[in-house]
Formats: sequence, C-alpha cells, structure tokens
Amino acid sequence: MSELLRKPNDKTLDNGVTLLHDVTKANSNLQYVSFKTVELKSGASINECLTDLECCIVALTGKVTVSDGEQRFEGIGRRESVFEKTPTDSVYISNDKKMEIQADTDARVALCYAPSENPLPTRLIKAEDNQIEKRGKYNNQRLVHNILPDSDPTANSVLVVEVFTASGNWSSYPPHKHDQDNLPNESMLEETYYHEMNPAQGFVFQRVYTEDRSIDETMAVENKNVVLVPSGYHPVGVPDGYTSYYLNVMAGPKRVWKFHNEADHEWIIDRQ
Ligand SMILES: O=C(O)C[C@@H](O)[C@H](O)C(=O)CO
Repeated sequence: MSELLRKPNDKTLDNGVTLLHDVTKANSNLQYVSFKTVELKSGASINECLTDLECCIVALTGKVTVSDGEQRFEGIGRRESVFEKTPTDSVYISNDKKMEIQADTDARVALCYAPSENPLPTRLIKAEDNQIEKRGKYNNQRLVHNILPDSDPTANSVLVVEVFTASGNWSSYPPHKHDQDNLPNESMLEETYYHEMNPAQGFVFQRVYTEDRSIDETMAVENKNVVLVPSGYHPVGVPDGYTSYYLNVMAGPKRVWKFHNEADHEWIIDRQ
C-alpha cells in the first residue's frame, strides 16, 4: 500500500477511546503537520500536554467539552454526521497548554497540530465563525468551510479547512501545489486529508504527484482514510453516487496559503 495512504485503526480501547489515526513527525514523512482522529464514547475523555505543538480541535461529529486547563468550552459540536454540511465548532489551543476533551455524546474529533513556540490565547471557533465558500463550476463544484484560514491570526502555524465535493465532481482541482517557499508566488505547506464518504461504502481517487514525478501515486481512498501530502499536486475525484468530505490540515515555515496551479490544466478555471 502507498506510504501516503493511512487506513483507520479500529481498536477501541477499554476507556471508550479509539485512535483512528495518529500521524506524527516520527511515523511519517511530514515535518510540520501532525494529525489525529479520535472517536470517543459518551463520557470518555483524552488529555494531552501540548509542549511544542499548537492544536485545533475540530468536533467532526457529536458534542464534546474542551478545556485548556483554565478555560472550558462545554457542549461544542453541531452535527451528527459531517454530511449535514453545516459548519461545526472547533477550539484552538496553543503550545505549552494542557488539553482535555471529554465526550458529552458519542463523538468524533480531529486534532490538527503544527509546530509552535509562541503561546497564543485559546479560542473557541464557533460554527458561525467559519467562512463559507462555494467554489468551481461544471463538474468541479465544492463547498468549503474555512475553520482556520491564513487570514485568521488565531494560530502561529496551523491552517484548517473542510471541503464537501458533490457526486461526480472534482476538488483540489485543477491540480495545485504549495511546496516551494517562494512567496509571493508560492508557499510551502504540507497537508493531510482526512476523508469521509456518503454513503460510507464509497471511495474517491486522490493523486499526489510532484513536478518531477519523484512522487506520483494515485490512491483509492475509502471512508475515514487519511492521505499525506508532503509535497506536490493533490487532486480528488469523486465517483457518481457518492458525496465526499475531507478535512485539510496545512502547515509549513510560513502561515500563508499561496498555491500554484499546474499550468497544463489551468484552462479549466477559465471556461465560460
Ligand atoms: O478548493 C478546493 O477544492 C479545496 C482545496 O483548496 C484544498 O483545501 C486544498 O488542496 C488546500 O491546499
């Protein structure tokens, strides 16, 4: 199997916590982005000390109470399925803080980490704070919830966005990349994709390829899989009959999302 494709770990621990994904600097080819998906049974909890990482906790489904050791945000989370296609609540917690997440109902949370040395205030990012965008036309239509975009100074490094792609459509398309630290033309950001499909037996295809094709992998991605994008273009194609959801985490040396479209396919944007 591709080193860029991660399948979920379905082992539920005794305490009602299932760690579906745990992508770290130590177990991946990523230097900046770390990522977890955790399922919690109602009443279960997890604790972590954020030393040199900041974290954006996204309540994907269900309701959770999040604490940084001082502030407490109760009952956050807005949906039972991501496919309700409404924004959800998230909490940003900085490095050097404690993080506790307790499930008020059965819940699934995404923990989106990036390196951070500069403590910043904890912030509840309410569903209403998400910037909603509809992008694309023809078979390239997607709905975007910007949770932590680069225009929002809440974080030092991490960027978080969720994307819904309609059946038979494409997203992260035409192919774009952000793997050169060459602003103002392009920024260098690694990325993870956490995918879900509706109905859940669906699949999507994601290709990750660099300009020189030193990476060139096309993956069949199933429900709750993670795709790592250390560099390169990373388009997603969704088969007819299925809707795609993914959560992107990005981070790199500068907190700017400046992408470069692959020149051969840029004409797709300009069609009338
Ligand atoms: O617009 C889209 O199709 C989503 C992508 O921009 C996605 O968030 C991404 O690739 C970020 O680099």
